Amino acid sequence: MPQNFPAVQGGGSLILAWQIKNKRVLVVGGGEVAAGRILNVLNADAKVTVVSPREGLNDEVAYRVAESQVDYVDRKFEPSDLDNVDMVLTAVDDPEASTQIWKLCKERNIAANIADVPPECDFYFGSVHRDGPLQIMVSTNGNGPKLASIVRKQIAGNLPENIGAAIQKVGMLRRKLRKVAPATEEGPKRMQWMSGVCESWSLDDLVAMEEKDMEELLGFYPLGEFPSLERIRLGDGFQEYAFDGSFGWF
Ligand SMILES: C[C@@]1(CC(=O)O)C2=NC(=C\c3[nH]c(c(CCC(=O)O)c3CC(=O)O)Cc3[nH]c(c(CC(=O)O)c3CCC(=O)O)/C=C3\N/C(=C\2)[C@@H](CCC(=O)O)[C@]3(C)CC(=O)O)/[C@H]1CCC(=O)O
Ligand SMILES: NC(=O)c1ccc[n+]([C@@H]2O[C@H](COP(=O)([O-])OP(=O)(O)OC[C@H]3O[C@@H](n4cnc5c(N)ncnc54)[C@H](O)[C@@H]3O)[C@@H](O)[C@H]2O)c1
Repeated sequence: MPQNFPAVQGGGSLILAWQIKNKRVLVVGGGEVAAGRILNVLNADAKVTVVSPREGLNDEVAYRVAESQVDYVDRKFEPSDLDNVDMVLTAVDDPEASTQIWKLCKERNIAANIADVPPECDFYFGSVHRDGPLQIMVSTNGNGPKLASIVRKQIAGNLPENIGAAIQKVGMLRRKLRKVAPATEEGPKRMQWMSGVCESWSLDDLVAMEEKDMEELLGFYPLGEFPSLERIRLGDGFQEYAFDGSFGWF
């Protein structure tokens, strides 16, 4: 029986937004690759411990240690480093040490990424574009990391300049909406209204939206309406709004 459901395309990854905030991440190694890993997890508000002999630290890692952005252990990896750790990232130039760490992580059920050894990775990194709350990750699933980086730059170059700021404002509006209409059973109405705002407002207007505009706009939520920023700023009843022949708001 032919169905119109999407076809399954195996061989991909499950791309998720891992909430690692305040969780402990162990980074083994302090070279260039480790520096990239450290920045990735710090950007996600993780607590980071770096284990690497000091003479192997590159400038960026040494800077993060000096600034206390990470906790630091000046020696080679030891199994006790895995105690109370939620995620392990290794970037060492020693394949035997890497494999030992991977095996210990599997014994202890800790999610791990061993740089350069795809079969010893519970997850791969991807090439990430960041603009405020917006993150876009490109993965080629191990086929071509350099191409992932090229695709990511191409995507980033085609995004509206103000998209990150617009998303930030939408986040504020959504949080306020949940305060004025917290009931679980209002979920569908809340979602429909938020979708309406996002679809009908321009990105520029979303960015320009100030706190008092948000309060004003939320006043229309009970009616299920989402007038434009221009109309909201004209105030009550929009009496000053120039007649446009529409006799209505939409
Ligand atoms: C995206 C990015 C994220 C990040 O690392 O943060 C990332 N690699 C990046 C760069 C990069 N890595 C390499 C080159 C040299 C050119 C080239 O090979 O293309 C370049 C280019 C450069 O340095 O510019 C060498 C390389 N990489 C892996 C191996 C092992 C192997 O393939 O067997 C080898 C040695 C191959 C060999 O010896 O020949 C493996 C992995 N690298 C991954 C991620 C995962 C798959 C992601 C995917 O497929 O999309 C995976 C599987 C595991 C992992 O590391 O998580 C980051 C770009 C960030 C950015 O710039 O935006
Ligand atoms: N997956 C990727 O995207 C990717 C890209 C390039 C390189 N690599 C690989 O990642 C690894 C690291 O690359 P790099 O350029 O950062 O190397 P690097 O030589 O700059 O750094 C290696 C680091 O590992 C530390 N180290 C070595 N043995 C250790 C141990 N037993 N315990 C703790 N720390 C130890 C050293 O002190 C040093 O800080 C290499 O194997 C490299 O081939 C992966």
